Amino acid sequence: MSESPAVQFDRVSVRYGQVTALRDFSLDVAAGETVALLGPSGSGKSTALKALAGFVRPTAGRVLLNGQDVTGAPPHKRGLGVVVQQYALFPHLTVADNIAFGLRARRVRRADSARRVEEMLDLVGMDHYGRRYPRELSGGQQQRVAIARALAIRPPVLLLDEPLSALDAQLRADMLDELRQLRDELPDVAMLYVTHDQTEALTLAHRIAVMREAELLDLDTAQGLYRQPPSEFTAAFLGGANLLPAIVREVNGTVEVGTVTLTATAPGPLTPGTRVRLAVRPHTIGVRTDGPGLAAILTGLQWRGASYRLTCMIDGLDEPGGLSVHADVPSIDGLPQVGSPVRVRLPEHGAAVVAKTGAGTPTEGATDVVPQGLAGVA
Ligand SMILES: Nc1ncnc2c1ncn2[C@@H]1O[C@H](COP(=O)(O)OP(=O)(O)OP(=O)(O)O)[C@@H](O)[C@H]1O
Repeated sequence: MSESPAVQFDRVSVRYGQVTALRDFSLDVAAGETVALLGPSGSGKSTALKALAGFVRPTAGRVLLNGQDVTGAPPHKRGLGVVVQQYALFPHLTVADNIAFGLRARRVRRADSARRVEEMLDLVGMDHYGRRYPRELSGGQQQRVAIARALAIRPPVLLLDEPLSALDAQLRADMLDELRQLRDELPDVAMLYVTHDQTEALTLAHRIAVMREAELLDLDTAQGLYRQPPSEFTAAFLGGANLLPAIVREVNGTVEVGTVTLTATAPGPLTPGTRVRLAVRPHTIGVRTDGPGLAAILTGLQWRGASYRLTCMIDGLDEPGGLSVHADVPSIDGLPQVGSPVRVRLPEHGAAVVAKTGAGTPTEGATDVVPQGLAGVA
């Protein structure tokens, strides 16, 4: 067995004319690992995937598959499975012929090809659909066939670019479950999954690469990024955390937010007296009419089915015009109307201190995390 990663981006940059779509992007994906590229629209996710697939040529850097430099190789020589947003099935071919397409191109014998098609139909739960045409299938079924087609050639790497985004919400949730099962059934396949949907990334990925403005910002396990976001951007993008200004009281994570003292997790020891930002998830915040907590005004209330999203404006946190925070609560029984005073209760544990920029990067400024030992260093 080779020790090279299945996929390696080595300082890859891609420019389209004046636009830098990807800058100095490095990432390894191991065989059997699923990495999600997560980021807002235009952050360079698809460009990274296209550079790997061979659809665009990097202006700098290299892409390697299993240790082999394939930067200049044409797409069909890379042997990757690719699934894109719009199923892109051949309309004039049956489901079975669509799945067999890559096998034919590789001159696989007819009997072997037929067996492989059956296996693939079985894998994606479409056993009896081989003779149908794409137009006779639902969107979800078409996407299953697209996945079966991509996997038929037994690619060591499967690239998925927003594969669920054309599906409605219920189907998306079902397909997400199926993709996760598929992932577990393909323990040797490396998967790179492009999405701007945090639920998809958290559900599917072993690790998440957060992209922002053509660059890789943060990279960690899904749980690691969620529990201890390395940057404000990731805290807000992954799970919609509130970012609150706080002052460190003790090295172990005791911090003050206005009049409230709580214990937060931190990327390292903290320096007492330092100003930091705290990531606080909306579902960990409570809102009451009285009792302890930060004084605020209830400025918004939205029913979201299983919960209510409350927006509260907290005054006196050194934020000009007040600081707006979101809380997700199961019930609003006993709450006053919008416009009334409330108390915002922060969790005693479960908030996380975040750095303003990339992982652990101390920077100048009032809201930055300064790891102990670096405080006072010019
Ligand atoms: N063919 C192209 N020509 C010129 N600019 C392009 C081209 N393709 C992408 N870009 C630009 O490159 C940047 C990155 O695009 P990319 O498609 O990689 O982003 P993305 O993160 O995948 O976004 P989305 O989630 O909207 O698909 C964007 O600014 C985009 O406008």
